[in-house]
Amino acid sequence: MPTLTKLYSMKEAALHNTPEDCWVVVDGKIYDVTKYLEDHPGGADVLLEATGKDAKEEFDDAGHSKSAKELMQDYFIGELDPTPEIPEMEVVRKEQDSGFASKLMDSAVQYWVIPVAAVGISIVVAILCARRK
Ligand code: HEM
Repeated sequence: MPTLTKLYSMKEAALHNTPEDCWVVVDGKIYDVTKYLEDHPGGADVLLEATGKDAKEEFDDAGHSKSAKELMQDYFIGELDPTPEIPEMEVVRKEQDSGFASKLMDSAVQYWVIPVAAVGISIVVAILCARRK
């Protein structure tokens, strides 16, 4: 059965960087270690310094035991959202794009006038020609 894992951006995870509220990211998984800070054998500072990034390398370098990895699961709260965040510049560009698209639509509507007028004129000419005969 699929489980619902909460997804967070790195930006959101990075906000939790104090002794009162500390999240660490290890290999894309997010752990709320606030309650574990004082008990962490590697020290609270190590965990606080590991916030705001994926600390997989530092975690692996510390050579954590199997039991440490099992203990981690108690603090698991979610995963990093794999969807890349759209930078602000692109958001602005997208808005501009939609403005451009709507302008294009407006002018496309105006271009209807030309073929409709052409058809209308053709009909009038055809009627006049038919009457002459
Ligand atoms: C939920 C996350 C974590 C848990 C549950 C955890 C748990 C533990 C445990 C149980 C130990 C004792 C040694 C062992 O049994 O392996 C330990 C040591 C250590 N941990 Fe963590 N740890 C976590 C995250 C981290 C992170 C993110 C870092 C680094 C950025 C880190 C750095 C260290 C260091 C430096 C030691 C000391 C190693 C030594 O003195 O030999 N830990 N940790």
